Amino acid sequence: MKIFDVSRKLNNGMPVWPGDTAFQYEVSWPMEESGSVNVGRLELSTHTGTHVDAPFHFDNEGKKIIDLDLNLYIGPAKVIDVIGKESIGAADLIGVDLDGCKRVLFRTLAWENPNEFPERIPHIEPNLAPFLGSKGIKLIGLDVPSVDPIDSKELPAHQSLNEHGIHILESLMLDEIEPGDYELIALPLPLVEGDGSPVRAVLRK
Ligand SMILES: Nc1ccccc1C(=O)C[C@H](N)C(=O)O
Ligand SMILES: [Zn+2]
Ligand SMILES: [Zn+2]
Repeated sequence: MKIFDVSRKLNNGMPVWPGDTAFQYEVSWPMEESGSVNVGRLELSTHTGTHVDAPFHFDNEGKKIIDLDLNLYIGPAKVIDVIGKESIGAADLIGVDLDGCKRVLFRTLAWENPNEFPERIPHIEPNLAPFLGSKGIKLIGLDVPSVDPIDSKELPAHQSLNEHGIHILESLMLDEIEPGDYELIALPLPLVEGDGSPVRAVLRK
């Protein structure tokens, strides 16, 4: 079966949220020292690369990663083109058949240079979460690092998606993906205290 990797690569020097922990991998216990194996050590933010947000990220009372239903992150997903838009709202979904669809992935292509953190990204309009919620959508994914503007402090889109029962998958890599219907698999790590978790996100045709 054809499988598309829609995850951003994790490597030293990769772009991270401004001011957040830099990603670092090192072989901390090399074969010469351990006598048998190379063992690595990771330092990273929970919002590194392609990742999911737990509601606890923006709500002290919200669910943590371990509490999230894994069914959210496995199953049919629709990739929708919203290229060149300033923002994404209900109007962008006119004519899109969302019947029976629980997961939508927006392909903005707004993150132009994958080696640098984007300065401007399209954001989610206030009417999107109520609209998607009324259609039964449970997961929204995007190819940019946030559903709110980068400098937002109130995070209104995070809050309103959460209020409508919609979970968030950020920083996908959808450059090579044709719009249409796929199966998504993007499981978070079993982080008991997690506010977010990197995922290996794939699409299958
Ligand atoms: N890592 C951060 C550090 C400071 C302020 C925001 C973030 C974020 O991660 C926000 C983004 N909307 C996110 O959920 O990934
Ligand atoms: Zn995040
Ligand atoms: Zn977020």
